[in-house]
Amino acid sequence: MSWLRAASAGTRLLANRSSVGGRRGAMGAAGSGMGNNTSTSLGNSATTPVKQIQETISDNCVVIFSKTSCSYCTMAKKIFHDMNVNYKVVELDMHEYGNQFQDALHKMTGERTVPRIFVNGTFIGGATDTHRLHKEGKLLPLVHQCYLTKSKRKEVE
Ligand SMILES: N[C@@H](CCC(=O)N[C@@H](CS)C(=O)NCC(=O)O)C(=O)O
Ligand code: FES
Repeated sequence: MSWLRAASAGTRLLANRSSVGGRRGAMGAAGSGMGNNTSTSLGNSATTPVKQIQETISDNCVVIFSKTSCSYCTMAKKIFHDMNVNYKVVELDMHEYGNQFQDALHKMTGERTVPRIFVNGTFIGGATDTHRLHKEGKLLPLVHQCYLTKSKRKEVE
């Protein structure tokens, strides 16, 4: 679990609350619980890597599968950091089963490269794709959608 906690150290809270029309706090509350979630079973060999990845991407609005040595990955993290968006990082090169996770990501996304980035449970691409989405103004809405859905789900619970 320690690798995961360390990887989450870069997570931040969504601060751009004004853009959700007065629903102050709703997104912050959802955000604080989600990006810092370290209870994912990634690394638990009892279940398949694909299932563990699916669980991680459904528990966290933004997940970056990364390698510590990769500057493309650093660039992707910076995009979310600069937007004040909480994200979860899985550093594959620090993980015992990193290779298996990379194989699983290959199966799920069609490429084995890093970074592999998921927003709201959906694969959005690598670093250049994410950068393009951000430049087109499409990235933050995807993140907002996730937090709004999650906070609505919380209200019904
Ligand atoms: N255009 C891709 C480039 C991805 C890429 O080429 N990643 C390299 C590292 S920068 C990679 O994954 N190499 C294989 C590996 O590390 O296993 C992106 O922006 O994500
Ligand atoms: S930028 Fe070189 S490994 Fe990603």
